[in-house]
Amino acid sequence: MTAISVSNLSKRYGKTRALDNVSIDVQLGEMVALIGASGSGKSTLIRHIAGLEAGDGETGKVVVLGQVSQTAGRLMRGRTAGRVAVIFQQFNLVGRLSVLTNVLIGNLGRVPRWRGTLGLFSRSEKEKAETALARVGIPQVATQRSSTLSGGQQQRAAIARTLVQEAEILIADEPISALDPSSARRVMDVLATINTQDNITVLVSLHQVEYARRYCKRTIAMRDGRVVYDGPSTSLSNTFLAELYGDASEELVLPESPAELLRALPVRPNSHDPVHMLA
Ligand SMILES: Nc1ncnc2c1ncn2[C@@H]1O[C@H](COP(=O)(O)OP(=O)(O)OP(=O)(O)O)[C@@H](O)[C@H]1O
Repeated sequence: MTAISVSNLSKRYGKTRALDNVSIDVQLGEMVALIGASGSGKSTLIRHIAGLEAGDGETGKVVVLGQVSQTAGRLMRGRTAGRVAVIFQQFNLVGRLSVLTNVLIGNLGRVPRWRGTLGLFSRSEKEKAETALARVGIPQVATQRSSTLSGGQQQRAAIARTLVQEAEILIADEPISALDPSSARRVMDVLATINTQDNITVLVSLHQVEYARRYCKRTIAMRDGRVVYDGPSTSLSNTFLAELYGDASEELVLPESPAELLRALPVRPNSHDPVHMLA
């Protein structure tokens, strides 16, 4: 089954064409990078796939896990509730609550609402959340307030919540753009591991193409609301990017020296490496 299917989707904000007849398909089990310079439409596409916004016109359609989530500018909410998780660059966690409670919130679709709202989770639910935190490499922060976590830890806690939620698709909108290279690598390692070990389909938007090349077999590149490349990440040479983006390509290529780059991007763990070894 196709995990995500977007066809002929367009969206304007005033005079800005944020999405211009976008069509993409992501298959179950894939880990796909969405790259593009600032303003190219990545976040807008993600919001549409996540069912947070409806496109314009009569032609656009989004199908997620076989369910139509929008068609012809009309949203059909709730059809894939719980099966798709979205994490953003920021604002994924409730800062005043403990990390464990934030992860347990992933269970809310499953436990009675009154129990969830009162924070009454069972021992086994708590154990599941603790296991998820261990899998993303941050078991030690379970009792901390979420507001005290580093940016990378916050992203990993949000991924742990996705595991508890048992989501089948994870869409991550620039999860590493505010992080230093080593934290960015840890977050990307965790995404790669949940993709290979848990078979969670991952669509991740990234500013920098190195991470796409390193972690995702396939990259979709956007420019001015259009898909300008969809294919193997290995074909995205810097020369090709320069042709595709002109001056804006500088934004997509890491500025570090080759030595720093090598340090930032060590060999990706194979699918048998337990994630908790990555902390
Ligand atoms: N709610 C909105 N109202 C008006 N314009 C918007 C809105 N959302 C997005 N846009 C515009 O649509 C275009 C695409 O924006 P989008 O945020 O999708 O780009 P992006 O590729 O995610 O950029 P970045 O990498 O900077 O996050 C931009 O020109 C942006 O200013």
